[in-house]
Amino acid sequence: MRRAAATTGEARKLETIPVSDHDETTTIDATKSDHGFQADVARLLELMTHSVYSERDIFLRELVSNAADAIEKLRHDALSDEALAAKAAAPLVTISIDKDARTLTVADNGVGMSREDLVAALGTIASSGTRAFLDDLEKKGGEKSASLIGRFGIGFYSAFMVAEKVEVATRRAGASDAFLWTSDGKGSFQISSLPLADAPDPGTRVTLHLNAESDEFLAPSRIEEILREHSGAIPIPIDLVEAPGAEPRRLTDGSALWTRSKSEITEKEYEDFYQQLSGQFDAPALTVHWRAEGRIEYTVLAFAPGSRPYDLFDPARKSRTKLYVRRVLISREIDLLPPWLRFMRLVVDSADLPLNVSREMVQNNPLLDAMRKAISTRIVKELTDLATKDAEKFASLWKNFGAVIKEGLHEDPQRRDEIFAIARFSSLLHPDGDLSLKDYVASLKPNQTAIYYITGDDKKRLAASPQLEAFRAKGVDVLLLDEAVDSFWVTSALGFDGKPFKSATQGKADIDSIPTPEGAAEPPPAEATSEVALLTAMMKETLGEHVDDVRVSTRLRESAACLVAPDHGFDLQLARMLAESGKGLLGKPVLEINPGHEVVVALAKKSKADRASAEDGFWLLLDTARIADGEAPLDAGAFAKRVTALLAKTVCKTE
Ligand SMILES: Nc1ncnc2c1ncn2[C@@H]1O[C@H](COP(=O)(O)OP(=O)(O)OP(=O)(O)O)[C@@H](O)[C@H]1O
Repeated sequence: MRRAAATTGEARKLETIPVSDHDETTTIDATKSDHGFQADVARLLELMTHSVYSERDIFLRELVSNAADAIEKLRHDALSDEALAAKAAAPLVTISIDKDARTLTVADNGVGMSREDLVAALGTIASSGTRAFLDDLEKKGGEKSASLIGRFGIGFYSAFMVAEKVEVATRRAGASDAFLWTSDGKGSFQISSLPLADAPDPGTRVTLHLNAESDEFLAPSRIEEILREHSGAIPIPIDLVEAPGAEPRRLTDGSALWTRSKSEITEKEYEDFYQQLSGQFDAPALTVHWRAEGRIEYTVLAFAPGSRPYDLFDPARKSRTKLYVRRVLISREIDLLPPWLRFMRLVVDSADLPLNVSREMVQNNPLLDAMRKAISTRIVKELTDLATKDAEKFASLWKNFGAVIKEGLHEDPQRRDEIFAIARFSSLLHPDGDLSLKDYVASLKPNQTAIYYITGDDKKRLAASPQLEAFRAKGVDVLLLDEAVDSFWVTSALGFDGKPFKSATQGKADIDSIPTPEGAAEPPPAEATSEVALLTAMMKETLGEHVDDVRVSTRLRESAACLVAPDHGFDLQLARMLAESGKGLLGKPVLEINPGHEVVVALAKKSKADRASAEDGFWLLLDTARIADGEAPLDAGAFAKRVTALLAKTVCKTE
């Protein structure tokens, strides 16, 4: 792709050349070019300009954060380019107000942008955050836009919430040309060359021509208030120029928060920093700040967010740590933590990594590997401390991130015991989700040798499962595992505190030796009658294609039948999940019938006398057991006919 020649001022030859693959109609006049916004940007701008959002002041946070990013990029580039070192020596963001012109300007002496950068960065949406925001918005409908805007870093385009026109004057570090990007946010933007004398050297100056509703942003006190609230933790100094020609006033000195001593930092400062780092507006659930000394020295400032980040379940499962080497940002998204700690937001600053380390080398550096391990260990320790010292706070953290942390049970066997120590569960007897395994084991019933669980996707349905009737009657607790990850770790974890995990829906229930408390529902007869034994054989013959076996149950009390997994192989829920994702064949379940249930007793009698007429009952028992498990009947039409026939008999009988 050809670049437009550097130009300065008066009219020159018209040249028409494409500048961008995403917009084939885009053309450049060597002085000025007109570009249509990418469709996603147009969607976003439409939203911005029509937003009646009360927290419009986030636009300033976004612009200041872009300015700081640009400065950090220049600092990084200067490491390998001496010519840039002088330009990067005095980083500064300057905010200027011109009341008469009704403009607010955010200027930085960062890396700046070339013409191509401008087209790509300020005409399209590159950031996954912004795209996720739009997708979410589309899913949830426009009326929710206000609250959603608050949740996402919406970037540069948020300027159009307060401005009727935006100008970006910019010069890329090391370049000998400069450009002016202009737009009123209504579908297109223009780029023209800018005389070098009018451009930052290098850097970017974003000028907002404020709209009629945005007078408040012409008041220095308001700007100062917003900056203190949102940008106090930016590691770059920020000046405010209250009026044209006024002396700049320093608002923040840009000293990196993590380099200061813990005792000097207020909770509010930590919170501001966290918000800046995470792009979230909540308060962190956990803040950990430490300095590691010894073979490798580094400082870590780590936060567990107060709510779920939008990309928590992104398939890439990457953690995003900002890595500094002696305060120079080396990587903003280094994957430093295991996937199951990816929800943590971290800044790591090390004096021991080489400054000129490339981002790729960073991924394979042995020092960094040691740091990775030590940092994970410390974070797990802090999570454990929180779980012991502040159960309520930990409960909310677990609610947000427990499903992610539990991935570690399957993937990181070495940390399994540590994760078990903090894991919290819902169970039959603790539906609120605050049960620890330690407490489960402490309240085992006499003769109970296993930790029982049931997996599925709906906690309420799990709690009401017929398979748990005997457990309920005997007061034996069962973990209700309703997250996809649960089906996996229960198969790989050997147990906790010497007690194996055992599915309550697989194999024969082995809780017969656990005593039934007085007044509990009667257990079914220990020995099935010969009629019931014959029934199971007949049922197996009729239903054989769909069941592995039909047998007499000891786990049922009120229900007539239920499905369980055969003794060997996968539990039903995991088998279903594997089959759905094409990774396995769904095996046949075992149908258990309750020999004490009146329907089973009657059916046993009937089938002996007239098997053909009893067969509808066999199918109904199987289908109702499937329904109780959240599955559809085998043949919905046949099921409906059988139920209607049954209903007809009952209704006719009562009339
Ligand atoms: N002051 C600036 N200096 C240099 N480049 C900038 C500046 N402001 C914006 N940009 C460029 O424009 C791009 C888009 O900015 P925008 O704020 O919309 O998104 P982002 O910062 O990449 O992501 P997000 O704000 O969603 O975290 C940036 O990635 C950067 O390349």
